Amino acid sequence: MGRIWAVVPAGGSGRRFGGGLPKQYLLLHGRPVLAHALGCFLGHPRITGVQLVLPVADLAREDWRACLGDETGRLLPPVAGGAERADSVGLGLQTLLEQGAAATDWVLVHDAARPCLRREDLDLLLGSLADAPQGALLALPVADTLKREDHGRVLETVERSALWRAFTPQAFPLGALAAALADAAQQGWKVTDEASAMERQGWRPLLVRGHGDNIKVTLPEDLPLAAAILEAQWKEQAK
Ligand SMILES: Nc1ccn([C@@H]2O[C@H](COP(=O)(O)OP(=O)(O)OP(=O)(O)O)[C@@H](O)[C@H]2O)c(=O)n1
Ligand SMILES: C[C@](O)(CO)[C@H](O)COP(=O)(O)O
Repeated sequence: MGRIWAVVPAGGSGRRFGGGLPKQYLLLHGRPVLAHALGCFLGHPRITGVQLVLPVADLAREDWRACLGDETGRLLPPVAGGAERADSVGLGLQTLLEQGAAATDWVLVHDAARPCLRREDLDLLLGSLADAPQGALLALPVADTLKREDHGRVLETVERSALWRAFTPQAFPLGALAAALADAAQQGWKVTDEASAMERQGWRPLLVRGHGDNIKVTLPEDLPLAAAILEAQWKEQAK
C-alpha cells in the first residue's frame, strides 16, 4: 500500500445547526470542532498529509490553527470547497493529485463535523485496508426501529437486520475515488458519502464496526453531546 492521505471536508455552512458561525468553528473544550477532527490525523504516523477543505470565504481564516499547537507538520495548505460535500471532497482529492499524490495512494475522508473519532477506530480502519481492496468505512449496525415517513405519518417499518449507519473516515484509492466522484457529478447523482460514489462504480466497500460515539455535529444538541463524549473518552484513556 502506498502513502495514505486524509481529506477533511470543512466547507459547509451548518444550515441545520443554525447560528452565525458555521459549526466546524464552534469551540469544544476550548478548541474548534474542526481542530478535534484534524487532530486524529495530524498526530498519526501512517498519515502522510492532511488536506483541509474550507469555505472559500474562510481560506484566510487563521484562528482555528492556533489550537493545533505543533501538530501542523502534516497539514497541507487548505483549499476552497464547493457547493455540496461531494464537491468539496472532490476538490480536496484533485488538489492532492495536483500536488503529487499518486492515484494509487489511499485517502481517508473524514468529516470536520465528527470531532469524537477515536484513535482506536482510526487504527482499526487503517488495519483493515490490507484486506479491503474495495475500500472500507467505519460504520455501526442500526439499533433503532426505522420508519418510512409519508406526510408525517408512518408509511412502513423498514427491515433493519442488515442496515448499518455509515460514519467517516471512509477509505479508498485516491484516483478511483476522484474518478467516481467526478462521474457522480457528471451523471447528476447526489452522493452523500464516498462509499455511495464507489458503489455506483460497482465497488463493495468493507464495513468496519466502530464506536457509536463518532457522532456528526449536525443539530444544536449535538455540540454539548460531543463535549460530553470527548470528556468521557479522555476519562477512559486516563484509566
Ligand atoms: N459544501 C460542503 C458541505 C459540507 N461540507 C462538510 O461535510 C461535512 C458533513 O456535512 P454536514 O454535516 O452536512 O455539514 P453542513 O453541510 O455544514 O451542514 P448542513 O447540511 O446542515 O448545512 C462537514 O464537515 C461539512 O463542513 C463541506 O466540506 N462542503
Ligand atoms: C458522510 C456522512 O457523514 C456519512 O454518514 C454523511 O453522509 C454526511 O451527511 P451530511 O448531510 O453531508 O452531513
